[in-house]
Amino acid sequence: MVKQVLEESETVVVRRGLVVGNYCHDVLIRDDRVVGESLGGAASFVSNVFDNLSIPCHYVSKVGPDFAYSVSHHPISCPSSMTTLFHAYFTSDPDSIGNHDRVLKRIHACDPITPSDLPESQFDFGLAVGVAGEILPETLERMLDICRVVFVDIQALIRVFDPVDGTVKLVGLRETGFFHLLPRIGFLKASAEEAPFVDVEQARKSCCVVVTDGKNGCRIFREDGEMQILPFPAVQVDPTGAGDSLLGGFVAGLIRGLAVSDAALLGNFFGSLTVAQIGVPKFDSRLLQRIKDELDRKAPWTDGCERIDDGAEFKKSAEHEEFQAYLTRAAKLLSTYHAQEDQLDP
Ligand SMILES: Nc1ncnc2c1ncn2[C@@H]1O[C@H](COP(=O)(O)OP(=O)(O)OP(=O)(O)O)[C@@H](O)[C@H]1O
Ligand SMILES: O[C@H]1[C@H](O)[C@@H](O)[C@H](O)[C@@H](O)[C@H]1O
Repeated sequence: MVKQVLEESETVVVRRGLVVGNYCHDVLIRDDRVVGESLGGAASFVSNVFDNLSIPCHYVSKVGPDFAYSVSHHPISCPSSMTTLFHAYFTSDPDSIGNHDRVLKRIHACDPITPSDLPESQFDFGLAVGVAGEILPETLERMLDICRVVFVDIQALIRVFDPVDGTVKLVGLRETGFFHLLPRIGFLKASAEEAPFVDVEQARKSCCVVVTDGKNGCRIFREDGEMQILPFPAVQVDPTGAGDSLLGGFVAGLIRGLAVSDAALLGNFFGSLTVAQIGVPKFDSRLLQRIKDELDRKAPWTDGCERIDDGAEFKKSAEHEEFQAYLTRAAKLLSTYHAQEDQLDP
């Protein structure tokens, strides 16, 4: 951890994180028409949340020479590999794709991230957020060695890709080379679609499992209990990256010293903001300021992250409903700002 001395009496403890996963390019296709193209990859959605909440991290991400985005955390450029590219197919008739919200095809995959790509330092926390199979078992093992607690997005571990057209399919965690590492993982995030491939009952014995469920919010499972965390209303434009932003908000909340239940609320909040925009969302600065003010009030930096893996009783915090009401009011204010702006600039 980094100690930043501000004044003689005031020392701010800044937790250092490591985020591992490739950036990518996403092409959104609805009913056979390209409706959007954007920067993607869980690392880019997570860094968007972290940067906006001033959570310092080191990022390890690979791209090819074709990478066309300007990002705040520079990726490793691989001269002989293309940037990871996904085509996401949506349809106006969800039944036609078996009730999935999308069909994903990996068109190109950039080089994997190996243990030697990771820095030779120790970190307070780490996030394994691969999207296209770039995190190898030995890479996750190295992360577990150098990070005090590791958050894993299950999509990094259980995706396989059709050898002909790149369609993303899922396999059981048990069948992967990652299964033996499960007892060392601190937090595991899975979507409702991915959860059956994890065996949540098994996983919750050793780690905290967060299962996201779109407009229904998320559910958290630990050995000593489970709880439902309510969502925030949103008008969904593009679901891409909602789970990544949820993870960013959740981890940021924990790092800032929130209880698990309140950190998950913050995660739901950032998930709901993400579905309202195409690609990596731009957050309103007034809204962010409100969130930061509330985090400072609830959990000043000096307390940071002691609760990440403590043995506290697993239940909603005493301030949970109050925090939920605060975030709901903040979201409503945002709609008011937008309505006023629309009136000024129709
Ligand atoms: N329509 C919605 N309305 C409100 N909140 C939403 C909506 N969709 C998603 N969210 C929020 O975002 C979180 C993550 O969504 P979801 O479960 O769809 O993730 P995901 O499938 O992993 O997404 P991705 O893989 O694209 O990152 C939800 O738990 C919820 O908090
Ligand atoms: O940008 C998106 C996003 O990161 C999603 O979470 C992931 O499922 C997709 O593969 C990726 O293309």
